[in-house]
Amino acid sequence: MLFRPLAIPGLIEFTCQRHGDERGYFAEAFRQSVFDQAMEDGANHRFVQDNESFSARVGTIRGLHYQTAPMAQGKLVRCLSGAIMDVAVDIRAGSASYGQWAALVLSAKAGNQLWIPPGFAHGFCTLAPDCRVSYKVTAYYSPEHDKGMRWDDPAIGIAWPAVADPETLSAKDRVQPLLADIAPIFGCAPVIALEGE
Ligand SMILES: Cc1cn([C@H]2C[C@H](O)[C@@H](COP(=O)(O)OP(=O)(O)O[C@H]3O[C@@H](C)C(=O)[C@@H](O)[C@H]3O)O2)c(=O)[nH]c1=O
Repeated sequence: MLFRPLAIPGLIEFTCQRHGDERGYFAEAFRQSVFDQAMEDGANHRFVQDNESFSARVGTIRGLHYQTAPMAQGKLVRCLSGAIMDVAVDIRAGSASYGQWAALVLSAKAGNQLWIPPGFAHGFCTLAPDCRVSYKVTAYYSPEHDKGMRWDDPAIGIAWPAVADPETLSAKDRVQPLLADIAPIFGCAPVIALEGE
């Protein structure tokens, strides 16, 4: 498992090393020790639930979703069939990148994964038919802590792919609030310059 931090601190791409032979390949899809090593803040995340979703149509949009404390979730997302544009929006109050988004194409072919820590909203758009998306999460699903925000909030300005089809949104995601209408929910340790630095 190799890892690469993205531009927004906290987001990390993981890629499995595939051992190919005449049968196909073998890969370690998750290894706790490598995952821990990749956490720059030394956080000790543990996964408690594995999720899977299937979306038949190209351009299906899910999100943007997050859970509030004490049920905030970190998510390790990967695409088992097809390909998605996976998106994370920083909603950590006090973060230098608050309101900014980052995206990564995750595909079954590449076998890459995106780590999204607690404090981000998450969503994706499918780029192929019959996409199966799997993700590990660090807190159990809790309907009363399950929240969302608008996928197309102009203040965030996510550059969704041309295939993104709002007709595919769930009833819940059609009426999500704007980021500006959400009270700050996640804290972020302020960056304090030490004397002499
Ligand atoms: C997320 C979730 C949903 N459900 C149920 C609730 C509902 O009846 C049904 C479908 O739920 P949703 O419409 O919220 O599914 P979906 O829109 O796919 O929600 C997911 O979207 C992506 C972007 C995420 O980041 C996930 O964390 C999750 O929020 O599944 C669970 O039982 N457990 C869960 O962990």
